[in-house]
Amino acid sequence: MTNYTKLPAILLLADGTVFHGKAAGKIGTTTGEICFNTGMTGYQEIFTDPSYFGQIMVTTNAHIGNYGISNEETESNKIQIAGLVCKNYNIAYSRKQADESIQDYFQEQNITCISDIDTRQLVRHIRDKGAMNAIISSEILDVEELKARLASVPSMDGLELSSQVSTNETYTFGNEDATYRVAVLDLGVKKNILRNFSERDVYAKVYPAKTSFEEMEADFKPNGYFISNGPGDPSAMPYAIDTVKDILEADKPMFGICLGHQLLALANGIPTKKMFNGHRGLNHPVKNILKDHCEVTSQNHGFGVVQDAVRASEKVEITHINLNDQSIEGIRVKDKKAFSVQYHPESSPGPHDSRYLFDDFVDLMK
Ligand SMILES: NC(=O)CC[C@H](N)C(=O)O
Repeated sequence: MTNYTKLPAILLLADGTVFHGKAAGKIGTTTGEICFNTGMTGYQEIFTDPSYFGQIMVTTNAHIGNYGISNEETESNKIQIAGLVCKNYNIAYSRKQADESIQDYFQEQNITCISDIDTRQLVRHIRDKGAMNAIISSEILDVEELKARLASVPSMDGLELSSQVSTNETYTFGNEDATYRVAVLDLGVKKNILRNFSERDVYAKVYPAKTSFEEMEADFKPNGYFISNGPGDPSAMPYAIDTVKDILEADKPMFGICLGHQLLALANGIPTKKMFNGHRGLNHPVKNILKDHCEVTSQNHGFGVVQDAVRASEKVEITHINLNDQSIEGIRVKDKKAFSVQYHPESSPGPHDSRYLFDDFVDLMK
């Protein structure tokens, strides 16, 4: 196990607030939008979720790294967060199945982190002030210099990031002889979505973010289309909005998760907006208004669909509502085979209450 230095490090927020902590991961400097996740477990799935690309993650659970890193528990092939802010950064781990320590993992992948931060205080601050950019450094300890660097970091509002995390080449997932074929538009797809498909007799082919509907249709003749989760601002992705419009036009079965949900709304003329604070955690109650039941859901989003526009829309109907803030969590397009949810039914990590949505998608393809 690598030596853990406990050198000083600084976290500076865009509003000028400074937190002092200890260096973790690679010695260096990193920037991004700061966000927090309230999950009590599943840190590695969070680190590797491509939807977090470009974001600095604050974990509210007091212990991170305590069960180590396992090569099996990833949602993509690398760490996607821009940096980690945590309280106790445990390089000693207690799990037989773990492959390495959190420190080795972050160091190997050159990700700069900061530990020994009072994350309760930090999260209360972000909760009151809203999402903002931040910088972590364990090499520059001069706050004025950090402020100057932070000033040049772009705002998440208006940022297109999916093309940076999407696959460059197509690939397939699952059994070639499966009953159903799904074309996956990879805007930052999580592996557990593909696993959920293959468990349901679906053979998936994953396409780069900018692939058109015509190309996917000609290449794979799929029974349905999946629009994935992913990072960045959905309104900055006209290419994907056009693809979704074409799929709708052809009236193919379509399922969208998170970013895919926002794009389905945009394709129906419903705008999205940046949230004051995103939803990120594993215990968000959502009401399925078609079935009149509540699901406990896994969430990770910083943008949302504009509620009034959804309610006023003649094209879509609301299927799911967030019980914490009444925001729209699911829609379906009237007279089409297309639906989407803002939360994460593949729940990795998270409760499995919403896995039925994958079954619903398969039913649409029958
Ligand atoms: N998990 C996701 O797909 C996130 C979607 C979008 N980037 C957001 O932050 O709202």
